Amino acid sequence: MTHGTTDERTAIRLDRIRKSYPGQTRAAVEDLSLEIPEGRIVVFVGPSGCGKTTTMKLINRLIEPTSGRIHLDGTDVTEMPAHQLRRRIGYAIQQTGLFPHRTVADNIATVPKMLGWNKARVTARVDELLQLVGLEPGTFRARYPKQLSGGQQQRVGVARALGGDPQVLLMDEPFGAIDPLNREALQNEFLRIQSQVRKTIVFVTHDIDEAVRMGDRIALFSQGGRVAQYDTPENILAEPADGYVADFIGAGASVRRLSLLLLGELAVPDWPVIGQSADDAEVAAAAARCARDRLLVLDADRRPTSWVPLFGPDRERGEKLPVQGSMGPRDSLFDALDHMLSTNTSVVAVVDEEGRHRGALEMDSVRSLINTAGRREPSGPPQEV
Ligand SMILES: Nc1ncnc2c1ncn2[C@@H]1O[C@H](COP(=O)(O)OP(=O)(O)OP(=O)(O)O)[C@@H](O)[C@H]1O
Repeated sequence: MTHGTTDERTAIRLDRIRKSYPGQTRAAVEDLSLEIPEGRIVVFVGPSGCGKTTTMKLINRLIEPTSGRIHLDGTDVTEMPAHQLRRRIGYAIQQTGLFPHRTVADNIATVPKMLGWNKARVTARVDELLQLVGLEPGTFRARYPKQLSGGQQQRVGVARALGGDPQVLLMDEPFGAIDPLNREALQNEFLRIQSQVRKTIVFVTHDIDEAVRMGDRIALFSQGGRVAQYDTPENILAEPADGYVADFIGAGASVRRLSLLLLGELAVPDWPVIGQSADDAEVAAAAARCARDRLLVLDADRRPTSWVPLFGPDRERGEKLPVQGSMGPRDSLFDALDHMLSTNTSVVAVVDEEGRHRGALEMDSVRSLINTAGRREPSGPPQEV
């Protein structure tokens, strides 16, 4: 079965690929057919030894398939000289693989120099890439890898992989050695870069959270390079294809799914509001019409400022309660829940891109949004941050 995509252009097509290493009783990749869409991030995820790295190395022919064909942009590249192919494909790996005795600039310049670019063009490209990955060229150009933090080295690794402006970027556990906090920052940074460069990216990880965060699409591998499910993160979490996938994504799947449900894409319930200058009579009239335990106060620009409690001790004290931060369109249901729990409030205001009132969420409405959020089609827009 080909694990394909719907209406997108296919950048890479693996056609019945098999790879047996010498002396292996079972092939590392038995019979894999897979289409990778252009300009998206496809994440290979799965347990150790299931053939993720082998598949990735087959794409840029660091290793040769035992049988099967590989197509890049519709052209069969299985017989193309490997060095020619690799210029079109950037490669970034864990531990960065930077040359220790070369400066940051020299490392990033590797492919541009190989391509025969002149000095001025190479220098301009190095600086452009350093800027792109958030490293100030003046500070970092002349440093050596050991003079950088792990995260900075990883950024240089990404910059180097992008050096010759390849169509395709292969990334093998690029953030594997980074601590969780910096790792999340690097992931976000990388998604920001991708929203600018729009490369076709194959990203290997064994971490399902990283796969969900990074992937436009996830290929979940099982032993022998089999793809157990190839789908959007949303669909894999919501509808695992079988018991193997369900086990791999584990018990945290519903929580992970929450983080994919963005408020901007959901129907947020309205909430009764009053203006900032409302007097007691207006508040009383609004309260009489209101089935909630509080009214939301908006300023003249319709931005939420505070809550007026209608019941309980807060009401008796006659105090307004501060809004304590509202949720925007790019916040997720997970963020909304987290906010409620960490601020110990039962309701959170939701605003639009400009910070204006959209509605509000309570636990009950979060629950019903989770239940009604349907499947999303795999052909959704590329992930942006
Ligand atoms: N050079 C090699 N020679 C022989 N066997 C190999 C070689 N490289 C990988 N293998 C075997 O092929 C299988 C697939 O390995 P591969 O590295 O592709 O898995 P992986 O999914 O990337 O694993 P991990 O997450 O541990 O990196 C494993 O059984 C591995 O032992």
